[in-house]
Amino acid sequence: MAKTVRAVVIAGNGTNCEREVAAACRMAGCDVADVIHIAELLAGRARLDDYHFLNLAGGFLDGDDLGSAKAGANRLLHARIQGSEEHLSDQLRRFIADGKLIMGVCNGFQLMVKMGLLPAVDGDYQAQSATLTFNDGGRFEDRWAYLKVDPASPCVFTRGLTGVYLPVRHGEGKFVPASDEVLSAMEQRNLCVLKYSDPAFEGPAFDYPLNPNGSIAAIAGVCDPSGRLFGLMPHPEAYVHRTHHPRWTREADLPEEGMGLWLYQNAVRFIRDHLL
Ligand SMILES: NC(=O)CC[C@H](N)C(=O)O
Repeated sequence: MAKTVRAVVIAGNGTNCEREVAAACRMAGCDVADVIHIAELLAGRARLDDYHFLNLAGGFLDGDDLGSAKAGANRLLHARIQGSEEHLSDQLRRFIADGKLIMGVCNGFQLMVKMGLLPAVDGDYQAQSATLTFNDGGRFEDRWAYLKVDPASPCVFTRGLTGVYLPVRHGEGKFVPASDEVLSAMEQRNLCVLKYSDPAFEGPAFDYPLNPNGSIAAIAGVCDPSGRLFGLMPHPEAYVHRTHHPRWTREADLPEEGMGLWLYQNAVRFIRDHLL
C-alpha cells in the first residue's frame, strides 16, 4: 500500500457515475480507484481509512426523495458500522483530520452540502449552512457550462486553472447559502471556487442560460477553508478526453486531455506531495 495513490468512489442507492469517476481517477494517475458499495462500508468490509481520495459520485440517491441527497446525507451521518461501535461519520471525520481529499460531483456535491461538509466556513463539518435546490427554470438542465475559477481560492483541485468547460445535468443545482453572512464569509475566504461565466471566463454570469439554475452569486462549485474538500454541480469526469467535447469533430486544436481531468490531476499531485 506504501507510495500508492488510493482513491475510492462510493456507489449504491442510486449513484450512476461511479465508473466514470473511477476511470477519471485512474487516467489522472491514481494507482487504485476502487468502486465500493455503501453497504460494504456499513458492513465494515471496506474502510475509508485505506484511501487518500474520497469521491462522491453523481446520480439520483434514493430517487431524490425528500430533496436530492437528503436521505443519503442522513445515512452517511448517522449509520453505524455493523458489529462495531463506530459510525461511518467517525471514519469520515478522521479522513478529514488526516488531511485527505474529498470531491463530490453533482449528487455528491448535494450530499456534501446537506451533510454540512461544505462550505463549512467555520471548520464545523456537521452543521448544514447552505443547500442545493430546484433550478429556477423548474426543469432538469442538461447542457455544457463555462466555469470561471477563483484564482485566489484555497481549492487544491483548481490550482493553476483559469476556467473550465464542463457538462451539467441536474434538476436541483441552485446553490443557496443559508444567510447573507454565510455568503459573505464564503466570498471573503474565496470558497466560491467555480462560478458560471461567459465563454471567455471573464466574469460571473448571473442569468439563464449561462447560469443554468439561478444559483446565488452564480456559484457552481465550493470548497471548505482547507481547500481539500470540494464539490461542484458540473461533471469533470464527463470531460476527460477530447472526444467528450460536444464540438470535437468541428473544433481543431482541442487538446487530447479534457478539462475535467485537470481537477483529478491536481488531486493526485497534492496526494503525492503531501500524503505519501
Ligand atoms: N447528475 C446528478 O447527479 C443529478 C443530481 C440530482 N439527482 C439532481 O437532479 O439534481
